[in-house]
Amino acid sequence: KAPPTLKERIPFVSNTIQYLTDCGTFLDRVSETFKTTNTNIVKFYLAGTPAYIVAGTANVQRMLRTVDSLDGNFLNLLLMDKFWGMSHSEIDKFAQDHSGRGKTALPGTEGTPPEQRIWHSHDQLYVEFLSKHKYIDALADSFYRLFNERLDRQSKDEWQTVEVFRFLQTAMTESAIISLFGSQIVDLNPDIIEAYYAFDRIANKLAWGFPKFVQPKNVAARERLHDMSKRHIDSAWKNFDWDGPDADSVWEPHFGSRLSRETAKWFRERGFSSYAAAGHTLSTLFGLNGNTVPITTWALITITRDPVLLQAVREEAESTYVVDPATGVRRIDPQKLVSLPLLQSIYIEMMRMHVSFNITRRATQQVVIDGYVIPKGAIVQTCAQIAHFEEDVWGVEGHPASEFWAYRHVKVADVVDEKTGEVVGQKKQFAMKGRPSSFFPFGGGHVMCPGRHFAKQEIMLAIAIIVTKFDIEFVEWTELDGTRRERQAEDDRRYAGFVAISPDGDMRIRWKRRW
Ligand code: HEM
Repeated sequence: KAPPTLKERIPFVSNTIQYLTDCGTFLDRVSETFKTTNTNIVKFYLAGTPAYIVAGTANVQRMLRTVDSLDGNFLNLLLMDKFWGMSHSEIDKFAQDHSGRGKTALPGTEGTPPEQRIWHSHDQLYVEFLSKHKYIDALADSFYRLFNERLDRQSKDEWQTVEVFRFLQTAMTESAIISLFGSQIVDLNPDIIEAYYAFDRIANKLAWGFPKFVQPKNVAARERLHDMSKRHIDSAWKNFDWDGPDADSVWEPHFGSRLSRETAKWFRERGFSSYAAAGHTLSTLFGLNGNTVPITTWALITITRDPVLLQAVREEAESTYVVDPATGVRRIDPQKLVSLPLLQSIYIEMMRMHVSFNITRRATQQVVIDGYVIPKGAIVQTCAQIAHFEEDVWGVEGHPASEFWAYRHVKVADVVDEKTGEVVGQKKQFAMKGRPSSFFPFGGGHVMCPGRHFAKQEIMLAIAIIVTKFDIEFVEWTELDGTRRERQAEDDRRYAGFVAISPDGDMRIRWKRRW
């Protein structure tokens, strides 16, 4: 059987151009084709390569579980060239390793020597230093302290106006970068935030877009940030004492977190250049900020527009403050925070509605999905922007999937007395409305965002700190340059298909510190 094809005016050309330049509209057309053809698979050509977009729980599960014949490293290899700036021989070290990321080598590659299992050992950096409590807590602690410091510079006596997105782009980004990469990266590169956002705006085009020679300005934006990352790596290698007391510390100023330090070492020990290591930093900067800042912005915009919701979130967040017995200082308990029902529900809604990521695999052999044969070499994708809005998965009476609803993932449960078995009250609980196979802002299967645990803490901390620390009022909508506009902020669809979608405008608020 041949699946329905996505119509195009100029065969092999029009769909590719729209995918590369306006992925949001492209995905709307894919959704429409699913509806009109009553199928869950659509074929098109992406730069001459057959590509299939699949939807529906069963197809998504099949796609994510078919690890041996649908290769998830394909996107990373693309980014190594377009983002990391690695040489072909360096990329080959990854490309030649077909043994997979898991502990056990994939069937047929069992004899791969450990030192050539490059995907697996690279992945172990994340397993060890971005997933274990000790390191996530250290990152979250550092972010908490640095972000609070920046907010404490705001006035307690007078109302001040700020634009939400613009403010977070500085305060959150700087706090997250210092937490992961140390303070030296910012000291050495005072313009790094500005350089990062110049890159962030064009990253999508560089990854999927036209050849580098037709976008020299975009390449220059990448190189500027790459140079800054390289300056940082070189300086860290020169100044860090590997035999000193900080060798195993969770944070020090040169490399920053243990993840950053061990990653630099990993690259050097395997013979990669400092340029490649700097490219890896650049790519991680994108993972670190490209999603968390827009998602937090959307959350604050959404909460601020609704004073009743703002008050409910504030009360919930205030319940997580504890007094640190060691210092006597009042602070948020992050473990309490990440289990709050309303705030978690809002976090999930923001990720559901504003992350538009196309999970991408390449078929290394023929596979069958939904009864259709997908040939070797084809690209297979499934799209968060489609799955996250499926009405039968997410819709609730009065609250269609297309709309934000703060309480979509909250349920009210009975509180039962353990001794008597009697119902003694009710409490709110977080309960995800949809299934995991319909929700994949972090990617899926064996290729998933390794920063997801920290991301959740960072986003929820940033929201909770702001709503508890400030009285906030909406003033007006603005363009991104700060000029006034009538229209509220909407998704900037240039980011679609690749990452969390930034707002196309900003919200000016006035705020005053409450303490
Ligand atoms: C809302 C927040 C975030 C979202 C929605 C997000 C989403 C994603 C997605 C969709 C991928 C690609 C997965 C794939 O290839 O299929 C990814 C990869 C990655 N993310 Fe995140 N991310 C977030 C936050 C973070 C944070 C805070 C970090 C911190 C370091 C991070 C680090 C990374 C890295 C290093 C990769 C590449 C992993 C690899 O080598 O395969 N992300 N992220």
